[in-house]
Amino acid sequence: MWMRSCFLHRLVASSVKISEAAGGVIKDILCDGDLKIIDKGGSGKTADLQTEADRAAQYCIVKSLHAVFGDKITIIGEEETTSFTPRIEKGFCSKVLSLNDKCPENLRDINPEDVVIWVDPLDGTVEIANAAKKSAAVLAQVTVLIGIAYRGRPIAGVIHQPYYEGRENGRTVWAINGVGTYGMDYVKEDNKEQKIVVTTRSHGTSSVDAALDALNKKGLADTVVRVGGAGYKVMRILEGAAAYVFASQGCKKWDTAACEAVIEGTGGRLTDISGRLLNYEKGVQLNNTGGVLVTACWVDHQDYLNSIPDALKEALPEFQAKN
Ligand SMILES: Nc1ncnc2c1ncn2[C@@H]1O[C@H](COP(=O)(O)O)[C@@H](OP(=O)(O)O)[C@H]1O
Ligand SMILES: [Mg+2]
Repeated sequence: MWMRSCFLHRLVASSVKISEAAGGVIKDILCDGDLKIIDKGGSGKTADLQTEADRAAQYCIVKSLHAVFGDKITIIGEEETTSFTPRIEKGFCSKVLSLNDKCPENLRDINPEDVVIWVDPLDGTVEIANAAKKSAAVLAQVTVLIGIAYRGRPIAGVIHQPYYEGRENGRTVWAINGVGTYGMDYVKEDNKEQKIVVTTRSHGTSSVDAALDALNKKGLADTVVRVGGAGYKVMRILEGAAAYVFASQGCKKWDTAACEAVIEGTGGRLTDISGRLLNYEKGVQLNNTGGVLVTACWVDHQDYLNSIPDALKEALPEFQAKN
């Protein structure tokens, strides 16, 4: 079936399987216990940690994509690789291939040279690196993110959550523009009781809090839940939260590419906190310097944009001057 499918459906079908293989690599290393943590040097006072699981999962993803699609494909990933023996995954998800006929006309014949694959092999690193006890609640925040951009915009994405309710293979949500978001039943309507907003647990700043306060006063953030990882926060939106608000810098393109495709596939939106679309071309600035705002399909994105104070928006420009 894979031979009859277009490049995009093959790429997503393969990325689903590869994300699950990377999730297996992460689990193997976490079981082993030695995370070999290093600090890559984060912005401000916060650390930017990397573990052996991040490196091994990155290696698995890059080597597997090269094995299936050749090494000319452009992959931009968060981590360096490792000496860890890579697990190569060459399978395809049959559900993705079975929906090949739904692929929109304009995405059927895309040139692989115009595609950039954004990889975050282990989103939520700080949460597992710092947790004294790796409880189910901590492990659930780990996701593997593979985002597919075409001519600078996300057209497909995969979020794999290796630890989910004790399921051996966790769960995997994937999306293709115009085809939809698959892998879980997402919440499509306001629960009418309260608006939950998810935000960072470990990269908080005064501007993050100021944005949340402003939203709270407008009735757009009744409850704030602080959890790790961009991928996990988007999963929480699919499960009923209204929005993910991060009015600060530090989140990168590999954190948002898959998230954007998945949320757009549900009818939700992802922009920076000023409403600007993010650019995912090769060679772009990696940092989402304008912050991140993600809203559920049942939420008015513009209401959230309007309620974030202008001073915060001005402090988070689209581009960062290079030193
Ligand atoms: N100040 C900062 N420095 C480094 N990374 C940051 C950051 N703020 C956000 N991020 C990155 O954005 C992602 C989501 O952040 P958070 O969980 O705090 O909401 C995390 O990805 P990783 O977990 O893959 O590193 C995190 O590292
Ligand atoms: Mg990340």
